[in-house]
Amino acid sequence: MSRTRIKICGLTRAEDVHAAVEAGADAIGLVFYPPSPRFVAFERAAELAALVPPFVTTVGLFVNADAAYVLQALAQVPLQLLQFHGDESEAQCAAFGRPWIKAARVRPGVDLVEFSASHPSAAGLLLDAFVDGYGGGGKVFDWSLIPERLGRPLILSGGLDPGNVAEAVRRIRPWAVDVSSGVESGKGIKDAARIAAFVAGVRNADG
Ligand SMILES: O=C(O)c1ccccc1NCC(=O)[C@H](O)[C@H](O)COP(=O)(O)O
Repeated sequence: MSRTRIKICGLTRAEDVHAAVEAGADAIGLVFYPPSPRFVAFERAAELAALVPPFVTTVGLFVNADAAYVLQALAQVPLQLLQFHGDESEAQCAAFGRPWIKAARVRPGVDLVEFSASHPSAAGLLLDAFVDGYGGGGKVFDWSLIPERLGRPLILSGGLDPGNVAEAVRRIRPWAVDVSSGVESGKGIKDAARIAAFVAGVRNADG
């Protein structure tokens, strides 16, 4: 069994990038969605991305952004992966010639098999809880809604934290887990001890 990859999302400060990297995160997420308390402007994002060492992936998160805005981010920030967290179509996500993942906002009644089929070139599907404001809501969804087979890497998110991530990994065996508010001490302010505890929880479940 391969080890579960870990993404820490919504970083806004240099010390939080260092904490995520030192704890062993595989990816960090930068939020390019202005209404979010975790939003980072391109200049700040470029400063944070410059702190990320080789073999740790820098992910840019967008919500229903104009193509011009995404292109501007790509021109100014070294992003290796795009995360589309809104209502973007396959064509909109695939327009940039970069690897991308698509977030599905899960609630009862959602057809995740159909959702997966409608985004065929996504590198992975990120399953998050349906919340007002699109994401980063710290809410766990009903994991029994996850189909047996989605046909592509599954990134589990939504309300994960150091206390529940081991159980999540044992039950779902996702390709990766993604966390934001569960490792924060305040909106957009990460807590190094919580990041380390989260990573330890994943590794504990990996066995
Ligand atoms: O972080 C935000 O504020 C945000 C805003 C709009 C869309 C997505 C957003 N964040 C997504 C994430 O940080 C994660 O991919 C995921 O939703 C997990 O969040 P959390 O439940 O807080 O761990």
